[in-house]
Amino acid sequence: MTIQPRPVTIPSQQPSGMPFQRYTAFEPVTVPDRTWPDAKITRAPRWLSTDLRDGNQALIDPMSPSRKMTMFELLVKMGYKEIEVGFPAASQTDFDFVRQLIVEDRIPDDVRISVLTQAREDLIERTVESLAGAPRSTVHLYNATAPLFRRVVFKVSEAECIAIAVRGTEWVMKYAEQLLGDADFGYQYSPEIFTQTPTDFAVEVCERVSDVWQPQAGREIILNLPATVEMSTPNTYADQIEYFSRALTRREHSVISLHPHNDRGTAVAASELGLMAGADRVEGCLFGHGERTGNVDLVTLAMNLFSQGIDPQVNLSDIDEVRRTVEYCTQLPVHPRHPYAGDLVYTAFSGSHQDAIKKGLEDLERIAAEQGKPVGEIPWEAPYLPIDPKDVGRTYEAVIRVNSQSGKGGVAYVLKAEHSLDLPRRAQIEFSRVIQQRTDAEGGEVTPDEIWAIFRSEYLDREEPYDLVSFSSTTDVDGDDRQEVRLAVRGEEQTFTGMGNGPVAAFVDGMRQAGADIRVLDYAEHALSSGGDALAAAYVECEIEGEIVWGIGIHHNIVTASLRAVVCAANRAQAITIPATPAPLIGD
Ligand SMILES: CC(=O)SCCNC(=O)CCNC(=O)[C@H](O)C(C)(C)COP(=O)(O)OP(=O)(O)OC[C@H]1O[C@@H](n2cnc3c(N)ncnc32)[C@H](O)[C@@H]1OP(=O)(O)O
Ligand SMILES: CC(C)C(=O)C(=O)O
Repeated sequence: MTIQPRPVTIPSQQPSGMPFQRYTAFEPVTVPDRTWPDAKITRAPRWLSTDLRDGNQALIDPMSPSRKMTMFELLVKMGYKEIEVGFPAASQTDFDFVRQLIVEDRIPDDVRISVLTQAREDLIERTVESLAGAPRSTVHLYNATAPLFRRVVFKVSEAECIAIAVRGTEWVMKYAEQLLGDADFGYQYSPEIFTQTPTDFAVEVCERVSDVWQPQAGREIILNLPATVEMSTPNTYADQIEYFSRALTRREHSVISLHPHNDRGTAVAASELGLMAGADRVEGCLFGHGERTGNVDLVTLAMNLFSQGIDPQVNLSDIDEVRRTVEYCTQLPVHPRHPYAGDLVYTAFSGSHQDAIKKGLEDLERIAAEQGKPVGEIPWEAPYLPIDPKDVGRTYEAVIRVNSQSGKGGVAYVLKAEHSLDLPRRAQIEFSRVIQQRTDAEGGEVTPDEIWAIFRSEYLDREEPYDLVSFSSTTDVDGDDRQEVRLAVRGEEQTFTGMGNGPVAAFVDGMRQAGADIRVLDYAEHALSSGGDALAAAYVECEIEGEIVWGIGIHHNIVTASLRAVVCAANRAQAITIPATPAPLIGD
């Protein structure tokens, strides 16, 4: 047969009518011999959490002292070693929190706190004052270097802008000398809106700041290069970082730090490319809190490393506890689809995803069993699941959830995961149609409890018209079975006898002699649990009055389970086709 090609109409796009002409494309930096595209990230960078500063300053309701302490303790517990704890000159609350950390000796020996200040003498003095007695601390000074800010906010030339940074650094050193004595004291400088500052000028300002601080062995300077507002594609940020890193003198004593924001939604990518371009350190917030669309998300960055086989150097093995604590501190919810941490990110509703995940998990179990190891100790590879949810403290329970988009694999997965029932493929198809009727009729999700209730009423709880009361079987020397069965038919007990080459065949024979025409097409059984009182499940596929129906029985005794399965099939067929008056049985 030849199929004639048919024309395809391609929809034409319409002008949006939006005033896009008001905006100017960003100027890419030219680094023709850039090396970062070939670089690989092979280890975690130094992290700084700015949840208590950039994250806090952007909250509708900034954290109370007790919420701040909860956040600080979480960050310490997770393993962050550099924590920006506030802007002490902003308010008495910020100042007092820094004092509380120091006075109450809350800062572990391997943790360094840092605080932010503008380049204004009074603010610097107050900022340094807050650090008195701190075992290890860093002052972080910033001033805006971007042309727009120089023109509109500060009204300064390039030289005056450099002078603000230089003077600010000198004040920091002066007050540190006066107020902090011999304490371990570090310095960080940020040319604000680095990404909108001509890179040569950013290098120039940082060089002049370094001239004052004099970085050398054992006396690093942190040069933090913020994408204060993210305005370009991540490759442009990477070019700027590589350019800066190559142009900087005293590079070996300078820590190049990234501080990306997420205005274009690409802060994670920008950080990763920035690291490839040579940066040593990343500043961000858990779950991407922070100004406007947020700072770069430290959780996603860490988990991206983890999923590539790199130790992230922070512990997210109970990601839900981290999420709950951050939600409590910030009073903002984490989105259900947030990478790695959202409620729904390890859940599949759609049939083909569920089918692939179910097969993938079964394959992992098979490989683990072959190697004699638990699944948690073998390399992870599963369709649609980039990491093992158990590695972040989730279970497999929510991996598959059922709604109108789900297929047999999902329903079968729930029955197996929750009740150890391993339905034969065609029984899966039949039962998923039953579930589909429910989702088509009522919409929404069908929870595992509802699935189990529907399964019970469809297969296990049917006692009409037939209910198995008791049976006894004998096997003759030829191996033939004889079944004496007591059956309630619409509440009235009857007895019949059947013969066959096994208990099921003998039972079916009895029913056939009585006029119930049952043909067994397929049979499967398995144990549900191990031990003395183990349960077994039996599945029979029957043809009854022209209908194909499955029956399922569960019992401690596998023969009882099998006969229950046949009775179940007969009851289900009755419900579908067999008239209200049952055929007479032997014993009637
Ligand atoms: C990108 C960032 O996230 S940077 C950090 C931003 N965080 C914060 O601002 C939170 C904490 N800040 C505050 O609470 C207040 O701004 C304070 C207490 C520090 C200062 O308050 P105020 O003295 O009232 O000043 P205000 O907030 O209006 O600051 C603007 C003034 O500071 C100047 N300024 C702003 N940044 C800087 C800087 N980095 N260095 C020097 N001066 C600066 C401005 O040019 C402006 O000066 P002008 O009044 O002479 O025009
Ligand atoms: C102070 C700087 C680092 C900052 O927060 C920003 O530019 O976003």
